[in-house]
Amino acid sequence: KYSYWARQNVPFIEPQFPYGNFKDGNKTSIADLSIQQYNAMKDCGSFFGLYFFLQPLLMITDLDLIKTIFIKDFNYFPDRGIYHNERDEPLSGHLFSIEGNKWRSLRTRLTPTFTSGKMKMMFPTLKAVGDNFAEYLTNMVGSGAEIEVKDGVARFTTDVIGSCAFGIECNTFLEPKSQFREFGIQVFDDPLHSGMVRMFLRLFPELGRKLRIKVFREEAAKFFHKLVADTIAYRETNSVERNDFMSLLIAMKNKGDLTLDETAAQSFIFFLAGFETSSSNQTYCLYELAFKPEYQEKARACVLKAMEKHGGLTYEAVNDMQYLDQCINETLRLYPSVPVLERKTFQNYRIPNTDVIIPKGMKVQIPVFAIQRDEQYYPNPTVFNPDRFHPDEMAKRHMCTFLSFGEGPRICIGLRFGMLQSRVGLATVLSKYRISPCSRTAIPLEFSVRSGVLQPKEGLWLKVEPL
Ligand code: HEM
Repeated sequence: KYSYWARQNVPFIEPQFPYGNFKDGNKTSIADLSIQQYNAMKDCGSFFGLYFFLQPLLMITDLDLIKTIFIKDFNYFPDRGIYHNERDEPLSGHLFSIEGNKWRSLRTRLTPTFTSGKMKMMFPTLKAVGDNFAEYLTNMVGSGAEIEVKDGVARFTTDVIGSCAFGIECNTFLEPKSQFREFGIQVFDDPLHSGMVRMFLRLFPELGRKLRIKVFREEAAKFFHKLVADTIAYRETNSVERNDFMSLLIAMKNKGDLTLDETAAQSFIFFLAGFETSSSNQTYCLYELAFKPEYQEKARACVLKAMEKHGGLTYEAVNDMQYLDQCINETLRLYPSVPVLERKTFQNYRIPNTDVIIPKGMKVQIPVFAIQRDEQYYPNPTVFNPDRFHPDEMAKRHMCTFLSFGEGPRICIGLRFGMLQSRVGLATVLSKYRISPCSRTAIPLEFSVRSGVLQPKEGLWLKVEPL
């Protein structure tokens, strides 16, 4: 098995039985592991071979080839190959995991849910949660205090997504132990399966489905499914209209475009995909700005100027904060939520200008974290510098040097909403408070090894003072 890449004449990293190149997978985060692999091999050509246990996979390092895989030859790489089991667990049949024509059709139907018009419509909900966040900070901070910002920001994003995706007012600032938040945290921090079972499902998804293995804990799945069913029933009985994802999904269900199970699965993925990503982005951004007072002042000045121009924290104001967007993008560069993107090959694919064929079913990996920290593209790559995302600087770089939202037809569908959420959360903090490191601030930041997304290992403490 381990002679596969040598036989294909493809450079590879020497594997170790039985882990292949993922021996340290339970001690090292995916981000750190991928950057070690990338740095060891990036000068060996446009791609190199790896083994996940006994399974060969290919890591792509050349930006043009990455672009081809994501966009031009998308038909060869339409799926992620993530384990899901719709028959036994309808909640796992969401947009992120489903494949083929089913994905294509659902993506087309869901895309109108995320237009800028729809974002504007949902803005008042975001703003109201932002106001709760500001009030919470005022109570917590007083005349200055050390606070765990990851927790505060997570409450903000939970409430936003809870409200927009499920239509429930789960004020977690007042009720931190709400079931909604507990189950949300559980899905990320306390997955149903051990690392061994997750490895098995990754290697043998068909067998996993035959054995009827599910992805989520029974009680969490039941909770979210019931929540959606109850919300739909309540809204239909009481003719409730709200400006949120849920009402858009209900309208699709009533047109016959979605079943109840599919509606529940989509609101569930909006919650999962929208809560952790945006919350980590804001946390990391505050962390970086705490260490860089000059950038913090510039970001604050940009926020206050836009608020003054547009009469407060309005939709127009948050869309007129270019420097804040630069800070958000620079944070996404340093801390992409998904450090390695994957695609599964749908049919045999000959890599352009080579004799190498990627066989049907093999996975290719795109090392987003490593590319975004490669000094060839970003000089002094570990230094936070929002000027890199000035439009003039961005225009000079290859489009695949920034892949924090993915690329091509499977790019993040919630990009606009994620950005909006980060802008509102950060503008709320920066417009009222000054942040700085304190004795409990982790230096350097370490990443969780348990999570598939790039989460800080521990809580993140910062000193927060009113302006
Ligand atoms: C800062 C915030 C966010 C980041 C960094 C982020 C990142 C990503 C990434 C990297 C992907 C994979 C793209 C690929 O494979 O090419 C993705 C997919 C996805 N995201 Fe996001 N996301 C964010 C916010 C959101 C929000 C707010 C929602 C929903 C409300 C959302 C829903 C989804 C869905 C449904 C997919 C799967 C799309 C598909 O396969 O068609 N994301 N996201």
